[in-house]
Amino acid sequence: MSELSAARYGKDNIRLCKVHRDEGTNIHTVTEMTVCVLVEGDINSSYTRADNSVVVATDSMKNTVYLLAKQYPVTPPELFGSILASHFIELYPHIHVTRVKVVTHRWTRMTIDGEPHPHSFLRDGAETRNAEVVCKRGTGIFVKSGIQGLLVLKSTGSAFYGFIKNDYTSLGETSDRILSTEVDANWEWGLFNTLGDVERNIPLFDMGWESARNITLQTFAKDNSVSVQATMYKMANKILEAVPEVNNVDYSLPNKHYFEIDMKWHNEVKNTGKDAEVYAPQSDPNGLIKCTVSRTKTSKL
Ligand SMILES: O=c1[nH]c(=O)c2[nH]c(=O)[nH]c2[nH]1
Repeated sequence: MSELSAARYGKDNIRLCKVHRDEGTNIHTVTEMTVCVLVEGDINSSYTRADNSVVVATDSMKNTVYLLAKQYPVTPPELFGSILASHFIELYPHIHVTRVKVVTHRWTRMTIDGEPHPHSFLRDGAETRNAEVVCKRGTGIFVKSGIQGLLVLKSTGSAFYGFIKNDYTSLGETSDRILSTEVDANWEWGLFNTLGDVERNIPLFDMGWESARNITLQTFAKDNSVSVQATMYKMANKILEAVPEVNNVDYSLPNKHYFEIDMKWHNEVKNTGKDAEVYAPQSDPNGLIKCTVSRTKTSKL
C-alpha cells in the first residue's frame, strides 16, 4: 500500500525584467528577477487519478507572473512575492498554499562623467536580494528575506586557534589568516495576516535589507575574528538588535580557504607566517558553517 504524502508543483526559473520610466525626469530603473511559484492544495487527484481538472497549468503560472509584474510594483521583492502568492490563493479556491521565491539580480546604475546615468547599468557582482513568501489560506503570509552570493575577503584580522587536537589533526594554529566567504544570509519576519499588512510595512523590507547587508559587511571587516562561527553569531545578533520586526536570522558561510605556500625549498624563500604574500586559493573542499539565531521571547508574566 502507498499514499501520496506530499504534493506541490509550479514554474521555476521564470525570468523577467521590468523597466520603470520616470516621466518627469526620464530616469529609468531596471529590475531583473528570477521567480519560482509552487502551489499546494486539493491537487492529489492529478497525481493519483490522472485528473487534470484540478491543474492550473504551469504555463498559466508563468503568464500570471508576467501580468502581475505589469500591473503591480515588483519592488521590494517581499511585496511582489506577497502579491503573487496571495493571487493564487484568492483566484483558485482549491489552492491552499503558495510558495514564491523571488531572486533579484543586480543592475547598478553607471556613473558616467561623474554623474549617475539615467538609463545605463552594470552587473557589479553575483550577489542577489531574495524574498521567499509562503501564503497559507486562513493563516497569513510568511516572509523571509535574504542575500546570497555576496563574496567577501579580508587579508588580516582573522585567527583560528584553540581547536581540538588529536591524531586526526594536521592544521596548525594561526593568529593571522585570510578569511573569505560567500554570504548567504536570511532573516524571517513575523507573520503578516493579510496582503494589506505587507503593504503597510513596505519600508521595512528595504530597511531590513540595508541593515542586514551593512551589518554583515561592517562586522566582517571590523571583527577581530577568532572563527567563522563567532563572527557570524555576532552578525546575526546585530541584525536582531537593529530590526525588531525580525524573529530569526540564519547564515550559511563557506570558509573559502587560502593556503600559504611554503617556498623554503627554493633558496630558503620565506613565504609563510608573517612573510606570507603568495597564497593558493582553494576551490574545494571548503568549510561550511551555518547557524540560526532566534529572538528569545521574553515572558510577560
Ligand atoms: O573559522 C573556522 N572555523 C572552523 O570550524 C574551522 N575548521 C578549520 O579547519 N578551519 C576553521 N575555521
